[in-house]
Amino acid sequence: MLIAPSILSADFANLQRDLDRIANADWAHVDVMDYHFVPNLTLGLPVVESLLKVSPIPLDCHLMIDDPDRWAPSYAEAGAQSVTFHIEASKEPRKLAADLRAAGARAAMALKPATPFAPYEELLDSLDMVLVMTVEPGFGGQTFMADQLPKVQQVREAVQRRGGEVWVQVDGGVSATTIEQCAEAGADVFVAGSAVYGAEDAAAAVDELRELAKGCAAHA
Ligand SMILES: O=C(CO)[C@@H](O)[C@H](O)COP(=O)(O)O
Ligand SMILES: [Co+2]
Repeated sequence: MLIAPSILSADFANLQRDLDRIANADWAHVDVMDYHFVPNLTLGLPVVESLLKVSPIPLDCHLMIDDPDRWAPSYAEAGAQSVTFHIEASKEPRKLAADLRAAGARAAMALKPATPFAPYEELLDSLDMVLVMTVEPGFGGQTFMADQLPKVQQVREAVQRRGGEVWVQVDGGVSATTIEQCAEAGADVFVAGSAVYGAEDAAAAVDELRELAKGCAAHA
């Protein structure tokens, strides 16, 4: 079970300091947005390369970009521990996942809220993680979409049926009030931006989220 604070809610003028504030987390979640796939622009490969040099914990890069087939492998080559591409933007997801693994990263596929999982279930054997978005991608601080929980459950059931080692990640509106529902539905990797960086003590918020998720039957 992993807690991955999103640095989208950090202070972009103090990213190293804000990574150090969450050194007790498992991964730092880095939201890469290109103003095309989503209506927001954040940071790209040069910044990720710099963050990799100073981060106390591994980076989990969530790429909300067009043409991930072309651009995503560079994030794996740079040293990101996990690289997530959106299935809506990939033309050759199986090849892309293989490229990410070959470059040494865990390969993950993300699904927007309107994107069903069933058509992509057959990709599970190429993947290390499936990200179920629980908000529309593009911005932090949005309201959690509980209607995505059946999809989380569906992915978890498919993973169990197939007997693979695929992690199920949730991202968007995850907080102390919503994380237990996610864990009960079968998620085991939790991204939280505003709930961590909006707290006075970010490290304490990470610990609280971890305890809440661990307390759920699915992880007991
Ligand atoms: O990918 C995204 C948004 O597109 C997320 O990673 C957000 O950054 C999560 O922020 P909160 O909803 O937890 O504030
Ligand atoms: Co994200």
